[in-house]
Amino acid sequence: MATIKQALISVSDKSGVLEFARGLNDLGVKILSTGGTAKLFADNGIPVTEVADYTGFPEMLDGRVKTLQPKVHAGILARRDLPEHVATLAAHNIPTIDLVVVNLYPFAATIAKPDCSLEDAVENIDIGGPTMVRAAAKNHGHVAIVTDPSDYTSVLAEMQTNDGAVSDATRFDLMKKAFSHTAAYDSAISNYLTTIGSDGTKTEFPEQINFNFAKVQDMRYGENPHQNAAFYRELNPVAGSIANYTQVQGKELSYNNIGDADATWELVKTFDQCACVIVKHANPCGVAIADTPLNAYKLAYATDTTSAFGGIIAFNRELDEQTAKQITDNQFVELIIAPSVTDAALAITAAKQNVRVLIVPLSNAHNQYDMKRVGGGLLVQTPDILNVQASQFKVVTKAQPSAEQLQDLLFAWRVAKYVKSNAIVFCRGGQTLGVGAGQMSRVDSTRIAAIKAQNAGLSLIGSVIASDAFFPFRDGLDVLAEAGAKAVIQPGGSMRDAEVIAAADEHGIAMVYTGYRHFRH
Ligand SMILES: NC(=O)c1ncn([C@@H]2O[C@H](COP(=O)(O)O)[C@@H](O)[C@H]2O)c1NC=O
Repeated sequence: MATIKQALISVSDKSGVLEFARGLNDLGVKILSTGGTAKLFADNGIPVTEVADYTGFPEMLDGRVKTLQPKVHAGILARRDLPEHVATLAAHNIPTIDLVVVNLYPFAATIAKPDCSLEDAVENIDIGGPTMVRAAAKNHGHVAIVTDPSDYTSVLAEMQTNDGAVSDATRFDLMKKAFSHTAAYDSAISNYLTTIGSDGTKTEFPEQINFNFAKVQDMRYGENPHQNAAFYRELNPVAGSIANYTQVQGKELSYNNIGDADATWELVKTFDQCACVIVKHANPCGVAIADTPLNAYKLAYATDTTSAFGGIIAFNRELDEQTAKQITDNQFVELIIAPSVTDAALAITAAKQNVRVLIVPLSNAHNQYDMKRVGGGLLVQTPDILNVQASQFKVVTKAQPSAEQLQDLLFAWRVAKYVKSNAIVFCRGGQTLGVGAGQMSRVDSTRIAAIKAQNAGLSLIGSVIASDAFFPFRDGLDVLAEAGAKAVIQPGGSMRDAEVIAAADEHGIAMVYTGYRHFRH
């Protein structure tokens, strides 16, 4: 590509643009700019021509028309390899514009303000900017388009070592980024405007929902080896989400690793106390809270030593050397996640090449939507962020739960929310004892949870139990009573609640209702 002779710079986010413009000027590039950007350059001694002077038309209509001029767009869009295009420019005395630097009115930031009016939002829909971005991107064979301030340094460096030119490969990459930028911008506009009815009322879910995710990596395969897969991340992933991971050790993450890591992380981060969660196939197979990560791990592991093999383990505290050693001596582990990892712990895990270690910053923020793909459609809901407090519990039995049982019921309830339905979780002393997950019948789930505790050599005598939804019949109560549970937490609301309460009273069990269920499919 030829040396860049003229650039048009028109940016709302002005970070880094002075240094970039200074560098361009040093390379002999003529700079055209819109009002605010031109003023910034002039105030800082960078030679600049205002677009209004260049076109002979003033910026008008409150900035709605600034760069929307043939002299600008012909200069961007003309193909330099077509003699007719070159002749047309010459006939109209239009110089080429070889570099376009644009970022758009801050629409997303504007609508994020709680008091944003429709008028404010509409005024922050950029028209001239995307038009230039798309024109320059279309003509990427001849024009470089820069939409991201983080690209200024590399583009300038390339020009400095390349006779003031930007390579074909870089222009191609910049073009893809530019079209993605305008696509995300238009998505935000469409998402916002389609939540507003013609009478001004707002709906929670837009009439058309547009998502923009950027590829993080291709994967070796998907859920199964015959499926191809890739991992995508939101353009601005919410704080505390698994997508913010930094991998500090181990081989490439797999599709199932990321899915299971999400399930593990979403549960462990809900605890205030030091916690450890072990997940296998998207279900927790061991969860515990304790004074240290080491003790939490030992308790969580003890729940189901068989299923923990090849599992994902997460902590909401720093991973220390002792804990790392205990895990790697003890079991085969696919992945360990923690908000931070000591160097000594990393040295331990490094000895096991296959162990992946991720650091994810903790935060209680949550996704705006939960989604599930179905054939030809998408189910969208708000995430299940409800955390029922003990003060909301309603005791429905003659027996009252003790203070200790209440603590365990809260713990069990929290875990059950992250177990696939029908979920049954036996707990005691901040440790899961048996988990029944993903069964089609609640009584079978209860039986399985009890069998698992028995297999692990964990007594259920005096345990508590959580059920993610109501017991439809008394059979589940009979099974858990026989296993030794002394307190139950469940939403209540069955047609046969009276029968279930009577069963609990018969067995001398305390039962609390939360009033909310936590199906997870
Ligand atoms: N109307 C136009 O012709 C037009 N041309 C460029 N802009 C935008 O104006 C902004 C820069 O304005 P200023 O240089 O005045 O701060 C950029 O975000 C750019 O995308 C325009 N504004 C909105 O459409």
